[in-house]
Amino acid sequence: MKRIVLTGGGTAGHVTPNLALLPALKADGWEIVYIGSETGIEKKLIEAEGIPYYSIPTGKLRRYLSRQNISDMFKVVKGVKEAGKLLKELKPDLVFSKGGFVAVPVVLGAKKNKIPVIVHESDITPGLANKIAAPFARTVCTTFPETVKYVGKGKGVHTGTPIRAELFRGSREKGLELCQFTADKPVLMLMGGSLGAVKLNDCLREILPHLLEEFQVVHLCGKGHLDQEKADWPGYRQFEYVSDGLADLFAMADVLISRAGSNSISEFLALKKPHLLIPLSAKASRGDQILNARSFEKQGFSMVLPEEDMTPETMEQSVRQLYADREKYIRAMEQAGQTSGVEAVMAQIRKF
Ligand SMILES: CC(=O)N[C@H]1[C@@H](OP(=O)(O)OP(=O)(O)OC[C@H]2O[C@@H](n3ccc(=O)[nH]c3=O)[C@H](O)[C@@H]2O)O[C@H](CO)[C@@H](O)[C@@H]1O
Repeated sequence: MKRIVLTGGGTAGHVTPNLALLPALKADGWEIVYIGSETGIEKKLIEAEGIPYYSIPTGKLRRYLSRQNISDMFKVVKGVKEAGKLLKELKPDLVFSKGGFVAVPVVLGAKKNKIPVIVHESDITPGLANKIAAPFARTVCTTFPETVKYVGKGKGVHTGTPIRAELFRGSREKGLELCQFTADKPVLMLMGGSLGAVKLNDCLREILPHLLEEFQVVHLCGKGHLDQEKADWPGYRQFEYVSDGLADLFAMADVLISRAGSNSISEFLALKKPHLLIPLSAKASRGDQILNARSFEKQGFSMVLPEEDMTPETMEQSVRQLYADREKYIRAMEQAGQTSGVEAVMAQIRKF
């Protein structure tokens, strides 16, 4: 039996594509092992799938000066050592890395043990972790076609994003039941990325009384960001993070507001869900979400509101406009015909 090590973590977007591959990998007869961090979101999500999970120490690699850089550097070195040792014992035939800081020591450990590596890059331009990992990879799968040119000659393959199959099997009725909503009023869903988005949460909650006149609102607000005061508001339902049941919430949602994390927007496109993107600003990130959003906007899939222009008023106006124009966005997404990248990624995996 062939053995594959999956890695990736830190945010859910570095884990959900790995989750999406599990059924196909099992069907092909791979024995699956996961290497992730000691405390990251990947631990809970992967252990829930019954996949053997090994943790290694991880440190964040920063582009800016921080006192933590020194202690994190030690953790990275320790992580590389432990990942190398683990891989020597596990002897996998392949390592598949979805990125994030935990993946760097695993990829370096694979290189040391001469184990082939496939990397998946979700954003238009590779993040720091994948920039370090890509030179050691045989293949770099990409969500966006334009990324192929950034990842090393002959390595890039445009595969799209592996999307969890269950997301295509959601039930609107079950979603309504879960939220205790009625069928006669449209549903707006806000999704702030896997860690939530405080600015989006606050802005939405300011205009909630207005929005509730026209919409029912389901809000994925991120861990620690529930607003207890509004817990009993009729037509408003909050969740910190949803695993089972996300498919039903998607099926129920008429329109969405979201950050422009690559995995979320790939899901909206595949599910043809009209959405307003408010990408994380270039001050708080390397600007990857701005590029993701711009690409989707150019193709007619998304309405975009830059964070600098976001006020309660512009958010409300944009949502109402999005709802009025929803058919236009659905048509553009239908024409694109984008589905899940699971099969395209599996085609690369099957080469090993
Ligand atoms: C703040 C940050 O650094 N964000 C980055 C992070 O996004 P981040 O991981 O935050 O967001 P993504 O949109 O890429 O992925 C979120 C994933 O979590 C799932 N989900 C979310 C909420 C929930 O309740 N349940 C659930 O299952 C979504 O369906 C999706 O599959 O990695 C992405 C991919 O490299 C980048 O594009 C983002 O810029």
